[in-house]
Amino acid sequence: MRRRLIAGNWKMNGSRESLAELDGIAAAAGAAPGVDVAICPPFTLIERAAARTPTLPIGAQDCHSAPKGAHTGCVSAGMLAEAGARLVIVGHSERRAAQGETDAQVKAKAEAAIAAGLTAIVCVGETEEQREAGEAEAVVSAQLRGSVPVAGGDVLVVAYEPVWAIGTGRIPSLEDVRVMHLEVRAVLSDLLGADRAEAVRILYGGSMNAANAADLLAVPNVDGGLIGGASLTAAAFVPIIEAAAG
Ligand SMILES: O=C[C@H](O)COP(=O)(O)O
Repeated sequence: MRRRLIAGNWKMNGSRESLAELDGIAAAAGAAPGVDVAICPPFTLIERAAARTPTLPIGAQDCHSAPKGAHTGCVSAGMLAEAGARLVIVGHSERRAAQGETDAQVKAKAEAAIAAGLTAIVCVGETEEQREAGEAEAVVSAQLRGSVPVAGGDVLVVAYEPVWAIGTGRIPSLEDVRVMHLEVRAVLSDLLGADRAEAVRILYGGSMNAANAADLLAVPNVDGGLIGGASLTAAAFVPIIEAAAG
């Protein structure tokens, strides 16, 4: 039985002052013992966040694939772990688009994260043009085959995030979510074997909020959410945790 995971991605938002939001989020997480909850703030806030709310897992939004070296501006998975991070998002569509990250790079980052003892959240998702062309499942399948490390199981999480649903207030139909998550599970089974694939949480991401969370989380193979805008405040995020707790 997979535990639901509700993970917040603050993206390039937040300040030291914002960490006060973690108090309410941690309290809600404590009241929902059947649900895993995490927040991924910017690098600069990880150590303070982890110290402020020790019971709330803190994650990062990227890591380098190398353990150390001449990579100006980058941060390794081991450095994140030392700062108190317990998970890391890799291959978010915003990085794939703006930083040109390839599937192979995303896979290497996920491998580095797992090797450093972190849970890796590997993101995949199609653009609106790809969905309209009927290519959504093929695109996501190819991303998974290129991005998912063979070391999988419960240290691996996949986030399906249709690019066109991120920050737009639009979500796919629940039937489209069902079909895609089933496809993701099937590809994972092919890559990892059925038993290990069954342990992988598949999150939905893209405009998840208090109003639609219960419906999305009721879809088979939706094991949680990766939430951007609605994770920035306890007021917006706590109802999603409560929806996951049922
Ligand atoms: O990582 C989170 C996703 O990009 C979703 O962002 P959003 O909830 O603001 O649409």
